[in-house]
Amino acid sequence: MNEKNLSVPVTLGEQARTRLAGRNVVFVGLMGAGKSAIGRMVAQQLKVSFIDTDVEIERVSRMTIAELFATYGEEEFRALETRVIKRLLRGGPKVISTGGGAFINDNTRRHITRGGISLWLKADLDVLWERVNKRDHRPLLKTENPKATLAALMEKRYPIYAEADLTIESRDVRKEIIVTEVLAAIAGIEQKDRTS
Ligand SMILES: Nc1ncnc2c1ncn2[C@@H]1O[C@H](COP(=O)(O)OP(=O)(O)O)[C@@H](O)[C@H]1O
Ligand SMILES: O=C(O)C1=C[C@@H](OP(=O)(O)O)[C@@H](O)[C@H](O)C1
Ligand SMILES: [Mg+2]
Repeated sequence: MNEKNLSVPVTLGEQARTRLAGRNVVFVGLMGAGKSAIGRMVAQQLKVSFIDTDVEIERVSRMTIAELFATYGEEEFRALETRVIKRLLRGGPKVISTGGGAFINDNTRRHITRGGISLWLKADLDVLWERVNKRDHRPLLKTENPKATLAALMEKRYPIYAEADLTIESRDVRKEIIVTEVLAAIAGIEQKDRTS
């Protein structure tokens, strides 16, 4: 057999992992976009560890996110979030799913920009609302009209999320489809850099 014709099939996950070259992938976007769910699945495909910053914050503080907001307020929560994310970004590659406000904070965003590839999961209001209204653990949505609150957050935050390195539309399709699109976007990173 001619050895030159031997080719080993490489999965999309393996291609993406190679392209990452040790960098972290950091999911950003609004509540309900799927950062936690899709991030975990992407990490499995990349065969790297996964961490959700809200879970890590709850672990180190031994309080829930809702308790932290109620006890110390949003400003203190953001300061803790910055510290936790700064620490998690050290060493890679890993997949880090942030809470929706993390990338909006200037300090945290600077750390993320330096410490990994940021990926915005972008979704429209109805998709987000459909997902978040099933649970009530998000303190920022405990308002009289949570859908209007979500719409106001979209208005304010979307121009900032748009600074992320990659954007994937999170929509009403199977999670596996979004995961495949994320992996394909990561696998294409270097070509994109070369042509831009
Ligand atoms: N593509 C999808 N299709 C259906 N449900 C999804 C999809 N992506 C996320 N979800 C669900 O939406 C909810 C919110 O997702 P989550 O990952 O917690 O969002 P985030 O961390 O961005 O707030 C979860 O129940 C999750 O399983
Ligand atoms: O958008 C925000 O400011 C927040 C989003 C939440 O995370 P998810 O985006 O994972 O829901 C959580 O960090 C906290 O409730 C604040
Ligand atoms: Mg989450």
